[in-house]
Amino acid sequence: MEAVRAAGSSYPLADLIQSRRTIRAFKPDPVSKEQIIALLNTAVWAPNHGNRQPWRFILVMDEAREAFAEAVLRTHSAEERAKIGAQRHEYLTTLPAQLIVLQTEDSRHKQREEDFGAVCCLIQNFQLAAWEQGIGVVWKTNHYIYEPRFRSAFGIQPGEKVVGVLYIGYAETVPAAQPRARAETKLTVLDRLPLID
Ligand SMILES: Cc1cc2nc3c(=O)[nH]c(=O)nc-3n(C[C@H](O)[C@H](O)[C@H](O)COP(=O)(O)O)c2cc1C
Repeated sequence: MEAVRAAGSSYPLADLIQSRRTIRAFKPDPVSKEQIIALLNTAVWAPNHGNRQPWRFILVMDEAREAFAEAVLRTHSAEERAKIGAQRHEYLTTLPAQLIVLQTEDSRHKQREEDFGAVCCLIQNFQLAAWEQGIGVVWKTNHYIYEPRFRSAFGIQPGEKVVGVLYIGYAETVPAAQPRARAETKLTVLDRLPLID
C-alpha cells in the first residue's frame, strides 16, 4: 500500500536533488542524535545487491569531537599542525557531528564493487534526506580516512573501508551551485541497427 502511495505521489524530488548543496561552513547549533539516526533510517533504504546492507556507522558528537579532531590532527606533520592545527581543531570541534560511514569489504571483487556502490547510494540518500530538513552535509574523503592512526582511534576493523566522513550541521553559508553540463552532451543514444556502420 505504501509503495502504491509513493508511486502515485508527486514529491518535488527533482527540486530537492538540484537544490542540495555541499555545506562546509556550519553554524554551531546542535543536530540531535535522534535526528541523525532518523536520517540514517531513511538512508538505509538505498539499493543494495543481495540485501547485504554492507555498511556500519560511527557517530561522533559532543565531547567526542575533541577526540575526532585529535585523531585527524595526528595524521598531519608537525609542520602542518603548526600552520593549520588550531583552525582545524576549532572547525572540527564546533561543527555539530561527524558520521564515519564504513563499508564492510567483501573478499569477492564483484560483490565488493556492488557494495561500494550501495554505500555511496546510502550517503546520497542521507544527504538528500538531511537537506529536505534544512540540515547540511559535506562528504569528506580527506587523506586521514586512510591513515591507520585515524582508523585505530575509532576501532575501524581490517576489512572495513571508510567511504566517507559526513560533517553534519545547519548551514552558515550555502555555496553557489557548480554548473552541470546537460546530460545530452555525454549521452550516446543507440536506437537502430546496425549499431556500428
Ligand atoms: C566521493 C566524494 C568525495 C568528496 N570528498 C570531498 C572532500 O574530501 N572535501 C570536500 O570539501 N568535498 C568533498 N566532496 C563534495 C564535492 O566536492 C561536492 O559534491 C562538489 O563540490 C559539488 O558540490 P555540490 O555537492 O554542492 O553540488 C566529495 C564528494 C564526493 C561524491
